[in-house]
Amino acid sequence: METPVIVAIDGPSGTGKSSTSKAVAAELGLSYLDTGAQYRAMTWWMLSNDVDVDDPAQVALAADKPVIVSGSDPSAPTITVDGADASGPIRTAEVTAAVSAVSAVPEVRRRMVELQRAAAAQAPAGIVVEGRDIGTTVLPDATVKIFLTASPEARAARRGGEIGAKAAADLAATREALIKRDAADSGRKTSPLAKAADAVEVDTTELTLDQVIECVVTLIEEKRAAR
Ligand SMILES: Nc1ncnc2c1ncn2[C@@H]1O[C@H](COP(=O)(O)OP(=O)(O)O)[C@@H](O)[C@H]1O
Ligand SMILES: Nc1ccn([C@@H]2O[C@H](COP(=O)(O)OP(=O)(O)O)[C@@H](O)[C@H]2O)c(=O)n1
Repeated sequence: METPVIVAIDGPSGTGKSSTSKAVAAELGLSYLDTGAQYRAMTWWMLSNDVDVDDPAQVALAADKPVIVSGSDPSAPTITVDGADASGPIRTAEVTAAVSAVSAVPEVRRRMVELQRAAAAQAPAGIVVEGRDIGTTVLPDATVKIFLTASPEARAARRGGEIGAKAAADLAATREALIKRDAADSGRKTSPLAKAADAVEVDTTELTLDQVIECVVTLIEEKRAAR
């Protein structure tokens, strides 16, 4: 059997990581892992259990408690916390506003990285893992590393489209929230959002989703053919 292919897809919010990763994994028959969903699940648990998310010591003490399980099928990704479906609640504005603070806590990251490496090791044909520190920290030996970017305007328009923010003021607020979260994710001490030295950067601002998917599939096939 062929050696499993490990694909790391990192980048800021709204660059197309989730849509691209799911489509690429489905097309190539690989497993899929959304690590952002895991940090969101941890954050949702903290908020639901009255942990003060702005107190890193409290967050660190609770980091081992929730049981987070991610399904790896790209056509039907799932996530549960303590056995309950968390796919809806992890997408609320409350969780989005708190997730950067929770994910900056080293104990939280240690726990998540363990889960993520175990998922990659168990994927029979290989896996597409998306996040912020996959190429730099979680899977530094990944077969292919992609770093997606896009202008803040394009990212706000994409995210705004999802939440129905058509008015200029809503779009501006979405853009500000994105920029604030990126700054927190890039500025934290423990494995910040960063492009790995050997990652291929793809600016998606002017590309359709299909073009991005094709570009990533081509990069993976080139690597596979070369080994
Ligand atoms: N290249 C693209 N052009 C236009 N819209 C896109 C593109 N890539 C993704 N989108 C849309 O942008 C939104 C955010 O994409 P998503 O994959 O969730 O980004 P991320 O995971 O990086 O936050 C989704 O609604 C998605 O359909
Ligand atoms: N590998 C990762 C993935 C996400 N995260 C954190 O989790 C948050 C949510 O990630 P996400 O991928 O769901 O965010 P969106 O870009 O989809 O909104 C990010 O803003 C980071 O704070 C992280 O720290 N490391």
